[in-house]
Amino acid sequence: KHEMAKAEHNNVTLGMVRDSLIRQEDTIVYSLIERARFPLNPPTYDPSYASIPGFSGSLLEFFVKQTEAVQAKAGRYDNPEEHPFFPDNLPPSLVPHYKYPEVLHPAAMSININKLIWDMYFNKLLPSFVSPGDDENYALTAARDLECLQAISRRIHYGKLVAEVKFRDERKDYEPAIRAQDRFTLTNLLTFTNVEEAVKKRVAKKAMTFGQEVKLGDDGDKGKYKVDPAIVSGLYADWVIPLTKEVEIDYLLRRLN
Ligand SMILES: O=C(O)C(=O)C[C@]1(C(=O)O)C=C[C@@H](O)C=C1
Repeated sequence: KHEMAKAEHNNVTLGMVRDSLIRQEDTIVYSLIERARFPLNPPTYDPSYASIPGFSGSLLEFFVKQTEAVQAKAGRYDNPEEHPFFPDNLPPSLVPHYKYPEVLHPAAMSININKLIWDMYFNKLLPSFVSPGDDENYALTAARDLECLQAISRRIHYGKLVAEVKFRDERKDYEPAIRAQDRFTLTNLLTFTNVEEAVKKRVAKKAMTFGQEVKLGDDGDKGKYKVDPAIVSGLYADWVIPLTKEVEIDYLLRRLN
């Protein structure tokens, strides 16, 4: 059984990894649409609003920490594709350990850029795609934020697997650059501008398709979307793709350790 798992993971191709990234676009676009149903709802993020007994921080932080604790107990973070936003003091998994195939170099475990993703999401992205205002749906707002964060984080950290597959395919090119710890050459090796362009176009199209008002008859609101397609492709251009590449490089730099 173990040999089979090994054979399977050795056969992971760049095409398969990219198919997963494409599939994850759906999740990201939908999660943004769901968050955009609510206005900004600033008290969600205001530590002085929450005043939860025994907890200092915002309602959002409370929600994320508590949710991550439950999910850690249920085994979520045993999965190498999942990365917590608050990794310190997480309770251990209480469920039987599932033996995920060991595809990645062990150094992958030390890479978690969720702090950066968190800051990007709350400081840059969120204010750009929700309306200002307050409808007092703070608990739902926090839940929607976490779904966006988890979907974006999973996609960006998928860069570890992307990098592993590229390394295996072109070991001879990657090894010297890794030994020299040469970020510039690594960036050139792993960049496919045509793929990036296609990703940006596709996510804009998905935002148009998933975010249109569906009406019977032909009186639909043409050109009105639940989340602005330009913002979705901007998110990918400015953050998702660059941070995926950052994860790829962080991983490759450690790949021969
Ligand atoms: O598909 C790849 O080869 C990736 O590395 C992923 C990705 C992306 O984030 O979408 C990043 C870098 C490449 O230039 C192209 C696309």
